[in-house]
Amino acid sequence: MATLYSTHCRSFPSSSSFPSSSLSSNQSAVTFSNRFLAATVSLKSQHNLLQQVSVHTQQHDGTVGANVTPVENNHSGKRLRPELLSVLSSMESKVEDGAEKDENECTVSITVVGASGDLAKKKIFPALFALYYEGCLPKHFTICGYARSKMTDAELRNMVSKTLTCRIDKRENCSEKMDQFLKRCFYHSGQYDSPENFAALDKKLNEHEGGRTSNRLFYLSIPPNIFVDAVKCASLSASSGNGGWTRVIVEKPFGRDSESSAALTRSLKQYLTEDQIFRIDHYLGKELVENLSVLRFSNLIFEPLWSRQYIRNVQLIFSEDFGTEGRGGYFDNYGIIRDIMQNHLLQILALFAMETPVSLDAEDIRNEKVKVLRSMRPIKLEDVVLGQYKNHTRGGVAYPAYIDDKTVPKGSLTPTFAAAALFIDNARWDGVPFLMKAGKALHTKRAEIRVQFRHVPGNLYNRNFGADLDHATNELVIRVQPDEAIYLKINNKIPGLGMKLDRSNLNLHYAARYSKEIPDAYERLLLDAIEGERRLFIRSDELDAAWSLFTPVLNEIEEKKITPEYYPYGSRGPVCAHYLAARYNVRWGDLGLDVEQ
Ligand SMILES: NC(=O)C1=CN([C@@H]2O[C@H](COP(=O)(O)OP(=O)(O)OC[C@H]3O[C@@H](n4cnc5c(N)ncnc54)[C@H](OP(=O)(O)O)[C@@H]3O)[C@@H](O)[C@H]2O)C=CC1
Ligand SMILES: O=C1O[C@H](COP(=O)(O)O)[C@@H](O)[C@H](O)[C@H]1O
Repeated sequence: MATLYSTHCRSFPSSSSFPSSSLSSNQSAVTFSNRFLAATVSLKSQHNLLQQVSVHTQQHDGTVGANVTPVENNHSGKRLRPELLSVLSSMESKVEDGAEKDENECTVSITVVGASGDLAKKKIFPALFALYYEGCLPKHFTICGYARSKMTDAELRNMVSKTLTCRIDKRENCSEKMDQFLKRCFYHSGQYDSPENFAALDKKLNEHEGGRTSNRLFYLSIPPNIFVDAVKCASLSASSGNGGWTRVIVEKPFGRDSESSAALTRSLKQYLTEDQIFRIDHYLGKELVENLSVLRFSNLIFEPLWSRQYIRNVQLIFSEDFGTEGRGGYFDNYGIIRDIMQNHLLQILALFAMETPVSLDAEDIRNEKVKVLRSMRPIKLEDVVLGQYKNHTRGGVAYPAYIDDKTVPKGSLTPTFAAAALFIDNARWDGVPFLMKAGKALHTKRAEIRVQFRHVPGNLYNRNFGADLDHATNELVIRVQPDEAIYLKINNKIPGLGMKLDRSNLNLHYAARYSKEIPDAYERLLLDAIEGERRLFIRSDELDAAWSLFTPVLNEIEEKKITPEYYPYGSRGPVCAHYLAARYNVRWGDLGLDVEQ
């Protein structure tokens, strides 16, 4: 039995839920119902084919160690993806029965492994509730918390209820919905390395699933040293046993360098196929990161400018106005480069700089991301600035130093700030500096992409700006958070009889433009994992490429015990970051007076 979910909350089905490879590229932008029809027509024409093909739907995406047939050929000689086969076979059953029987015959069980922890409480349960509230979860679903802590179902519900919120724009029936949601949440206590405990979980899930085809999603919200134990037990003792899929969402960190990341991947692949592993980078689930490709590829005005010909530099900036605060134990083993740059900022860079993918299919997009990552020049130590926050008193309030965190070893050199210059050695980006900057305990909380364009050659209006040409160039700012916005700085005549120019913003301010609240990144990603959409998850070769880029410089930093520049808590970070930018003739865009507040 194939498993297809129409989740009612997306007008665009996921690319892997529908056979995009059977549609032409302009068809891929049609509405849900059109795509459904197109797929159904395609289904009828391929009906005979389906009868000949041996479709192991469950193995393609599910049971561990099953005999997988990765792709099949259709009569036109074109390779048919497994997802296509599963969707077609699902649709076939719908056409024959004339009914949406999947909804009643299938169920999804989501097990949050590490349910007692910070991330589960802060992000995962609230995101699951938001999906439920929006009607995005399938009709039959069960949510199960799993951890070592002893808790009853009622205690889990009580814990979870404290962090659930309703959408600001839709408060009606909130408490009723919460009650309904909480009734679907259960708890099971067990060790992460106990096959018996996972077998007991399996039994409990079976009871809730009531004999339906079970699809199982495990969210590993636990420290990385127990990932493999949990995956082993989940896959061997609690994966779907009756034809549904089994998927595992893995949280970062995915290792701490090329070697440990490859070892983790190898270990996970002892129990799971690559298709079952959903490596999450929650920045990919953020609305404006998701919009990056829309901006580039659906507006004629941007893509032609998207190259070294017109772009002078690109800046990827992350800052937080708080320190490690209790997470120092984890953080000290990783540092800001691994915590933010190697994943979140690099992922944004890859989406920003990749070539146009063949389609919106997950593999096409991830292929392009891998290509651009592999075109990047190894990072040189002299192109990296490191910082660590020190204590600072402001307005009578004393802010601690990083090393004041009790979970941080004394004398730690771990950077809480880093800036780096990266380069992509391909035809599009040759010579364009991509500057990254990430830091904790800075003056503001912000994540943004800044694209600074070149000067207008022979600009007639240069003198109207005075000497500083930096003030005459266009800059596109994509503010990922907070207060999402996209704005373009342009030069404009100040109204009046004279000829004076100033810089103004063409501003798409999300709060003003859209009344709908922006979903949290975890909502999008959880829904994608349920739907089998892999576009926003990291493939293992992407991960390898990302680590290859950073591992040599990380090793060098650690071998040479580079001392970071100490910056006061709440400041703008190390001064050396400006020297780094200046070396490439760049001025950080977030420092000027014209930063939009
Ligand atoms: N918190 C955050 O904001 C973010 C977290 N992450 C990642 O998500 C995952 C979960 O994070 P978070 O919730 O903060 O983690 P926690 O430290 O809160 O751990 C989650 C649960 O795992 C169990 N646990 C903790 N330490 C151990 C241990 N040494 N051995 C066995 N079990 C342990 C505990 O449950 P019990 O004792 O009940 O078994 C705990 O409640 C991690 O991989 C983290 O790196 C990623 C991004 C942000
Ligand atoms: O992955 C991480 O992200 C958070 C920042 O996420 P955001 O969505 O709140 O911007 C960061 O604080 C944490 O150190 C890091 O592990």
